Amino acid sequence: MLFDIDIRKTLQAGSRSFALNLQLQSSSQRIVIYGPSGAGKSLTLKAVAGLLRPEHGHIRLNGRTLFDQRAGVNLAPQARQVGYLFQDYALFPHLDVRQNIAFGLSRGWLNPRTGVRHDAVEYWLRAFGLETMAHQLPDELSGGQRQRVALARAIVARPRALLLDEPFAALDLSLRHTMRRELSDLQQHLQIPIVLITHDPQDVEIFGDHVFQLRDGRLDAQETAACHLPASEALACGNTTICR
Ligand SMILES: Nc1ncnc2c1ncn2[C@@H]1O[C@H](COP(=O)(O)OP(=O)(O)OP(=O)(O)O)[C@@H](O)[C@H]1O
Repeated sequence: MLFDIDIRKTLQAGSRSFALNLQLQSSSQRIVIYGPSGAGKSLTLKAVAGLLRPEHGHIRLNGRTLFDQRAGVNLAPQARQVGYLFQDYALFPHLDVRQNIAFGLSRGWLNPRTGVRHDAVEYWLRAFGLETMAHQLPDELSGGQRQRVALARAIVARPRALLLDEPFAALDLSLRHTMRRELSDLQQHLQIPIVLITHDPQDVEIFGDHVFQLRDGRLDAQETAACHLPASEALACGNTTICR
């Protein structure tokens, strides 16, 4: 099993509380978590990345335990070897492109120095056509360039999986189309498992080999079958549908 997630977590903000209660198992390399705003999609990714500690349950990635409440396992985010592309990219505004990408290789929180050289960083600068702007700051880049920098930072350390939080939401329509294709090609080339969260049905169509519909912190048994193939070509499997 590539992804084996069974977590419970309750969050409180003033008088409001939100309960995440999620069981997600999949052997697919392209998973989409789809659902309305506030459904718990980002919280799910944060739990996998180690940025949110569940109260109960476990998270396993390709047989490796990242979190297990009963066994007392809770790997630190950097030890999880999971790349995370944040919704707003979360680039460091005071670091240039090369330093931002190099940050993905850092073990601690020290900023990579200006002009830092590392083969993997240079490789991704070239691969994403960012060489000529390696010394520029994020606010001197276009939306698509910013997204490439964030993606390069997320994959430079060769993670075991890539988590993408609405990766195309900040892009205009034509750029969205181009970046979707680039990400799809990249995933196929690297054969890296991805979990992508989105509101956009087109993302579901392109990346949703296995689609999970989330609502109010739970998988929605009624609507998880977001597969766009005819029923005859889709395999119903519990409360999910696998597109073939
Ligand atoms: N730190 C927190 N403390 C309390 N409640 C939180 C916290 N973070 C998120 N929540 C609540 O948890 C719920 C789910 O949040 P989450 O960010 O996972 O939603 P989402 O499905 O990713 O939404 P969107 O599509 O709008 O990004 C929301 O109701 C949110 O207000």
